[in-house]
Amino acid sequence: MLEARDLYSFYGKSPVLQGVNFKAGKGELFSILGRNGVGKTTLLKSIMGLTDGIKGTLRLKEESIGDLPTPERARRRIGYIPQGRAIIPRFTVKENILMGAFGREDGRREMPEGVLELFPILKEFMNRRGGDLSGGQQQQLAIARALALGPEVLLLDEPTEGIQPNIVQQIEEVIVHLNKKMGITILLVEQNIPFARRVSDKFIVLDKGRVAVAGSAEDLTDDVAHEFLAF
Ligand SMILES: Nc1ncnc2c1ncn2[C@@H]1O[C@H](COP(=O)(O)OP(=O)(O)OP(=O)(O)O)[C@@H](O)[C@H]1O
Repeated sequence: MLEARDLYSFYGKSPVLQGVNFKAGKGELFSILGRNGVGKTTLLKSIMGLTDGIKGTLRLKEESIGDLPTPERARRRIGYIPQGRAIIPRFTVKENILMGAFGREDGRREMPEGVLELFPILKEFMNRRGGDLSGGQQQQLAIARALALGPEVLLLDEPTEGIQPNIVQQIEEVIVHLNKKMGITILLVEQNIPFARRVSDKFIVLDKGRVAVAGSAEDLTDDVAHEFLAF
């Protein structure tokens, strides 16, 4: 579905990713783990074409996407939920969600089907400003905005960061629903290792811009966590 081969990615001249390989299969939940600053966000940005440049191969459904401009990658139904969520504070909840639809290939600018059932709180707050929502509500809003694109693949950067523990569970349930019930392939950057263990099919651990460990959920042992993760 989505793969990288010998991927280098640059800010200016410095190669933050240095020969990364991975392959996330259709419908998989694929986690990208590692300590702060190892290149996890850079990997998601590279998939969207948001770093200064890449070398190597990036392919979506067997087609090379590494040279495509960012909007074209969105049209190919890759949804991106950045770290910090990037909600527009002065836009209403509804406007924030509809913004996601602007990347759609088919030109439909509608409230995505099923989203309001998934996030009843957003339905209630439809006309509030995005900036007035709590962190957990903003995370739900960011997911809803990405769903407006009708994504086949979702890139989620630390969705539980800075969110109250009781809301983390709701976010987890939504992510599992998107993956298992809606069949969306998910690439998840996460520092919460127990969470990553519960939801992932496969994972990679990055260390200094390279893949240090790769495997299935059962390979994400305590030893791996102690050696490479803040755990
Ligand atoms: N826009 C940028 N320009 C230059 N260097 C950057 C930029 N963004 C990130 N870096 C550097 O690239 C490296 C990887 O950063 P990145 O944000 O990808 O790491 P991360 O694993 O996602 O970390 P965190 O968990 O803290 O978000 C770091 O050394 C960082 O300082």
